[in-house]
Amino acid sequence: RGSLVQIKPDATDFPKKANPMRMSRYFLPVLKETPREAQIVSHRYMLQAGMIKQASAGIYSWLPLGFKVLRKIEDIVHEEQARAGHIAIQMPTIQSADLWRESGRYDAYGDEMLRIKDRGGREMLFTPTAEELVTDIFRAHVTSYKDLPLTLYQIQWKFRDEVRPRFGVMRGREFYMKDGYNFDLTKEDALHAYNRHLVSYLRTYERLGLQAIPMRADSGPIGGDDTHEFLVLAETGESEVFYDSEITDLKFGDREIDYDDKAACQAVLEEFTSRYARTDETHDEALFNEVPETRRKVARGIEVGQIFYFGTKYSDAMGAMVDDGKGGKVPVHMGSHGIGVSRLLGAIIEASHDDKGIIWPEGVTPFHVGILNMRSGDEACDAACEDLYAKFTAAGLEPLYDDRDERAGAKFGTMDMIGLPWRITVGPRGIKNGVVEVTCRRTGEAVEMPAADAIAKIQ
Ligand SMILES: Nc1ncnc2c1ncn2[C@@H]1O[C@H](COS(=O)(=O)NC(=O)[C@@H](N)CS)[C@@H](O)[C@H]1O
Repeated sequence: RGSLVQIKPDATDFPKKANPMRMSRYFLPVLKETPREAQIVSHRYMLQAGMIKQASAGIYSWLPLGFKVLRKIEDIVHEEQARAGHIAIQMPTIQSADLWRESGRYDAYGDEMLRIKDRGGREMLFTPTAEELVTDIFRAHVTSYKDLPLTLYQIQWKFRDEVRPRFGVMRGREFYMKDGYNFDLTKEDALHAYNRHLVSYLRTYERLGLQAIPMRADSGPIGGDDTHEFLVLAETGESEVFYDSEITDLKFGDREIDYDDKAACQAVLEEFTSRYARTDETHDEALFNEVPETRRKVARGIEVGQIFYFGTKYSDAMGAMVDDGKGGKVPVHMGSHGIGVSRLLGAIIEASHDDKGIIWPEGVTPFHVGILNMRSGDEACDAACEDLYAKFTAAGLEPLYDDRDERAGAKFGTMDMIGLPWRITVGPRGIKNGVVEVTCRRTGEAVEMPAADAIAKIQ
């Protein structure tokens, strides 16, 4: 049995998906009217942009445009976990109650757990999280300290029977989560894994166009006493937060870091968590008052991730031991680390929209550019659009070409609602003058230029 070599892929090997689309062939059920049931903008826009459709309370079907963004977010999460040296697995959504009995969480977990009986009357459940299952995998195969450190993670659907699902995918009952689990020989090693996750989360959220602030939080049903939540500031956020405004100046950026370097990762933890930043669960008024008045902020935030260190809570309960190389056997130190992948679509829209619709950051936009034909059927316009479509596709970008025989107003409204970063408008007058109009969704700035320049500008 060779030791589990921890492969750290430098270049991530996830294929870049590039699939262009014609609106006439797509399935994009944009809503004309504002859905009444939506209370917050992200829920409203996800319905109006034809991204999701509610199947039942807190449970959604992901329609093509929403599913495309979900997969882009998933790809980024995979890339940053691979960069941190964490290894992807996929565990089942349906679990046996037996493992949860071993850890003592089966009864403790409460009504949020969806409990199921199979045809043999066996007690099963739809996974709300997977500490027990992953610890069972570990204990079956890893018995030596030589195989540590090891972090396994998955991106998998979860079910929590929330008493009040609301705000669309923000608080669903079935939701998509990246959940990672580290196994280490000592507490010190496990706290390094904690810091590795913090670094990978800072990078991930910035790539999604978000500033997610790590805040001390409460561990709840997962357990342990070291935990930070990552919160995106938003008035519609469910968490009340208290923080030192200096923390919003921090940015991880594209600095290099060696994920195996304990001191470097510890330094990032200190840099990003030394200032006061807490959720209402851990807020300490006295401590907060030590922050200069002008920097004391109270706001609301959306929790988009959480990292935990909980020591030997599960390894003790489930006998996940390794030989320590000194003749003894010790329970491994663990932690678990979650990112709310489906919740992130809502968080990104809350952070990036206007009164006309969504404004996607470049890193997650479903398509890079919308091509809008003002007069489908006009030979010159059609030819110009087809040429743009082919050239963007050849360049590895993903155009969405609105080739429908629809009035221009409806086309503009749809493009603004679905929020692609760029729009190219092709009309008979412009073509006669040898130009197309390039509009930036975020700024509204519109410039006329030859098609060739438009391609160069957007690449
Ligand atoms: N009902 C929900 N709807 C959408 N996202 C959710 C929901 N509940 C939790 N999440 C997301 O999932 C993330 C991780 O969930 S958690 O409970 O904090 N952590 C865990 O479950 C740990 N097992 C991490 S592996 C949260 O930070 C949040 O972003």
